[in-house]
Amino acid sequence: MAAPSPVIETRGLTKRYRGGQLAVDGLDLSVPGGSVFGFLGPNGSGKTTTIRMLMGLIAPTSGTASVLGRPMPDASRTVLPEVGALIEGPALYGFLSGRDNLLRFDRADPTADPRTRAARVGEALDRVGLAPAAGKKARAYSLGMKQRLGLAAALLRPRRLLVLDEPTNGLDPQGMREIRALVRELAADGTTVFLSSHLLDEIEQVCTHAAVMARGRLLTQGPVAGLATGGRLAVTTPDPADAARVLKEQGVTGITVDGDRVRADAPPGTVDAADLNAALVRAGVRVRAFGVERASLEDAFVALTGEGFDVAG
Ligand SMILES: Nc1ncnc2c1ncn2[C@@H]1O[C@H](COP(=O)(O)OP(=O)(O)OP(=O)(O)O)[C@@H](O)[C@H]1O
Repeated sequence: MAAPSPVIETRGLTKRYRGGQLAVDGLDLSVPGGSVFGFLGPNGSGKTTTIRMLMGLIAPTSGTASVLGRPMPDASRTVLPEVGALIEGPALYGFLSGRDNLLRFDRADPTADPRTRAARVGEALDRVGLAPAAGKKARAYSLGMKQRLGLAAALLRPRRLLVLDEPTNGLDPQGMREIRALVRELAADGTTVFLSSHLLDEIEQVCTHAAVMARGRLLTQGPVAGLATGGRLAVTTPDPADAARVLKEQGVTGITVDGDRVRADAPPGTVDAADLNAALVRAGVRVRAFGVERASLEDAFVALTGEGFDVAG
């Protein structure tokens, strides 16, 4: 079977703002269907500009973008109804309750059946856990509740794709957890989720795939597990010299010994770490602990950009 076509695909997508600022530079992005795709980069790296082009809100200077297999911005009218978007905070009326805000959004959709409106709004409120607070005025909502209400608005109709620009920005840890849990649930139902973030741990926690941006350029993209390859092999043993010799014989590189700890480069994917452990034991090395510590996405990012990263936000 042919691989399903990507849900989002860009070719050479470029945006130069009128002032001359090159915000996005030759972006080739490919977002697989069913993924939770993290669009990662520090502030100012071009994430919002890319999202605005994907949603047909601004025109690219050059290059192309397709969403759900159709060209943007030309196909905006057919594509956007299938896309739920939360960009730069939802536009809410503070003097209306959460429920009334959703009723208003639903009424603005000409394809929404008025007879099922109340049920639809009720389901969306349930979905994001806001049913108990549905009667409260939106201005009394916490930031996290406002974000969830925005998500509820995006979920009033079935969507194939959700695009969320920094959905946890400004939230406290509890609010962040709630949004992340919701994203996981939505993805479990088969919705592709594309979310931007400047938080590495967020991408590691919720995303299956990621792209890393810096200064308008794409540094890398792919499955999150693959982006964070590398790492270290660590063996704890009362026989460190023997362990180092055996590992060397097995072709392991970067070996260092410190007391009872032998560390080395993690074996390449073709070598099973269990075989290394078995070789140590066969050679009579007494192994107290054996493990491969995978590098984090943070290590990968630092290696790619040569820059540190604001991990905690
Ligand atoms: N309307 C605009 N006119 C001119 N320059 C802009 C405009 N919008 C953004 N920029 C510039 O383009 C670059 C990329 O900005 P963008 O907002 O896309 O980045 P970002 O990764 O989304 O960052 P943030 O998370 O801070 O929004 C920045 O240097 C920014 O100053």
